[in-house]
Amino acid sequence: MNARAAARAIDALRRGWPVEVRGANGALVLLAVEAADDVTLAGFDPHGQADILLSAARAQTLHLSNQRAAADPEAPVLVRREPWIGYDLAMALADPVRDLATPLKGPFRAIPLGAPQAAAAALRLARLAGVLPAFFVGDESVVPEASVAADAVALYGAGEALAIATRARLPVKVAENSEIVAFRSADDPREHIALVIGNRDGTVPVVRLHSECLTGDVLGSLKCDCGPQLHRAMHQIAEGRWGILLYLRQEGRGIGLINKLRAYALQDQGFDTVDANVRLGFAIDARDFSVAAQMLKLLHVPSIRLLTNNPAKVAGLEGEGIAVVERLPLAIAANPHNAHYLDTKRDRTGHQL
Ligand SMILES: Nc1nc2c(ncn2[C@@H]2O[C@H](COP(=O)(O)OP(=O)(O)OP(=O)(O)O)[C@@H](O)[C@H]2O)c(=O)[nH]1
Ligand SMILES: [Zn+2]
Repeated sequence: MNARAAARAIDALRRGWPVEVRGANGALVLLAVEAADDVTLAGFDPHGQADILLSAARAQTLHLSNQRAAADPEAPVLVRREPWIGYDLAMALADPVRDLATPLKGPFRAIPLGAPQAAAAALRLARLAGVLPAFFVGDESVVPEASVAADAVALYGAGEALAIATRARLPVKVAENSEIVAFRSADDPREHIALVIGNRDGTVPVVRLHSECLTGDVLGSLKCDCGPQLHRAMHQIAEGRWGILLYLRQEGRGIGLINKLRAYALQDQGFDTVDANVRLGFAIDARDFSVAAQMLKLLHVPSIRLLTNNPAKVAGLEGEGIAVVERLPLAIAANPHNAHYLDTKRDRTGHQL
């Protein structure tokens, strides 16, 4: 039930329909800035008074957030709707890719927020929907298309109701004796998969936890190391006795494909991968690895040897009861396009080699 409400809210939000988010200290009716236009905004907010909800990270770039808010990049900040803020300017507030082309002139003012829990859940909902974390906040007369409790948003996508949907033999280049296992959850449309490589025996398997990267995995992008890491990991698993590739549909470290491509546009402007996420208003890494732990449990794999340079993956799995008996590094030689990205991962997000 909860999951259904969250799914409806995500769908409504992407379509530019008003969504109500209910929290312990009040509810908010919201319209995603990105999915709106002049016409839908006029219907939602006929008097031009809807304030704008942003995340602290974005507000900080706009010099709007205070110290406390800045500690949590996804904390909510409410910006007062001035009479001169029309749809286009609101969109410019939401989308940092436009910052250099059209530097924003204020003054914008942050104002107290009535329903902080609902507002924080709304920002999370935006990330799940893959839209920019920015909303118009409507008044009570607006009838929402969907309504969701903040608690339901918090649980969404954590793998609570995950189950194995089907499995089949899948011979692949690196190992003819592989099996693909597909997972499905009532609370999340993303279909994660596991590729079990080799013949399962009593030994601790080598596991790679890979987050989807359409540009790297499929298109051969040179901007990141995802494609080579994926292939190297599959080879390494195939060389051992047996192992598992968990392919998680967490594109762009959990911010979705379109927001990742916005981060790339910001990188074209000179920001690194960390600052790009923050300018968009997201956490540096929005992934939740509990779904991977769920998958391993469904495969009856309690302990693993994990191929990763990312200590957060080890901690995420161990926190969910999977024993990581060994971390195996997965280093890829840099190219001129991803050298800076790899340095940033080492220097700013704690990746080890
Ligand atoms: N937001 C964002 N995501 C990116 C960027 N570059 C790559 N990604 C995403 O980062 C994820 C790659 O993560 P992984 O390779 O699984 O993990 P990792 O955190 O680098 O850790 P390793 O296990 O050491 O590789 C994929 O979801 C990519 O789409 C970027 O510049 N911005
Ligand atoms: Zn990538």
